[in-house]
Amino acid sequence: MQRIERISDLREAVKILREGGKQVGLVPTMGALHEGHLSLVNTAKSNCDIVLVSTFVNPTQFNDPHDYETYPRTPKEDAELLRSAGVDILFAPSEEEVYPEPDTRQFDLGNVGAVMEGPRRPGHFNGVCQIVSKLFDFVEPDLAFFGEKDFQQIAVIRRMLEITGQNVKIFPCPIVREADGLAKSSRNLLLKPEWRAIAPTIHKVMIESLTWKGILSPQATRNKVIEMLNATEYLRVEYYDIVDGRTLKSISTWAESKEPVGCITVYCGDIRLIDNIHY
Ligand SMILES: Nc1ncnc2c1ncn2[C@@H]1O[C@H](COP(=O)(O)OP(=O)(O)OP(=O)(O)O)[C@@H](O)[C@H]1O
Ligand SMILES: CC(C)(CO)[C@@H](O)C(=O)[O-]
Ligand code: BAL
Repeated sequence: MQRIERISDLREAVKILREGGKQVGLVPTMGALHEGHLSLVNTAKSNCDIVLVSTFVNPTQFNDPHDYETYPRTPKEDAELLRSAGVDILFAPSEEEVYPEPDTRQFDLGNVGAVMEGPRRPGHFNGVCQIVSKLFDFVEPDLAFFGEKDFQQIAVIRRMLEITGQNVKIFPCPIVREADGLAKSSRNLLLKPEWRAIAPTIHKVMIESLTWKGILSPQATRNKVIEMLNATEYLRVEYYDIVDGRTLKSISTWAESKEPVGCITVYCGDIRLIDNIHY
């Protein structure tokens, strides 16, 4: 595995590795790697000849400076993990390398950027589009792998590609969970033991809500999920929306969508966790 920090070195290394028409796969991450990331890497390895992973904690997507400062960083462990996973290139640039000058681009994301995480994390998805479009420009991957844990992010990146005209195939990967159902996340490392013990309730209640589909409307299902979770110590729901998986528009009847998805953000103690489920 090559560990690369400079964009020029990255372009050169990718050019050599892709010779002969090899398929290049990119897995963008912010490091602090866990099995969720590894499943993306393994899916990339099964579908591509060359696999690149980036581990850049992108400052422009953090609307909260405290969140940026406390975001877990484990560069040594990340490199070891990726090496043993058989990754070809680890791209770990500095902030100055990626943003030699401020990126002032504003992406017009429409509805997929205006709902759920959009208004709650102002500027977040614009920052995600800035970094992901840069990474696509540096690497020119054939495929890029994203986890469905960040369900809205996938719709945002698809919209970004319409705007930039970049030709990258997006490959969504299923959510990897802990044995108790909690979606794996780098931010789980920040949970105090008593919060961690309660956190699986989020997925448990969402799973239970699948059985209400025949009886309750999407709106009533949503309200009941929120009520049950808010009644649990340490949990406070920020939002729970049941939307169409492609448009991310809220649905009022189940028949309205072929792919209804419930997307949630919950504070567990003072850590903000996201999750989702397909109905
Ligand atoms: N549990 C998971 N299952 C599948 N994919 C995941 C999982 N966790 C993260 N990913 C995916 O890995 C990629 C990088 O995510 P990121 O580095 O932000 O990690 P994270 O664990 O989601 O961190 P956090 O949510 O705390 O920011 C994203 O595409 C994300 O959706
Ligand atoms: C896609 C991403 C790596 C961009 O910084 C980030 O938003 C993430 O980890 O999901
Ligand atoms: N996985 C999404 C990155 C973030 O929360 O900023």
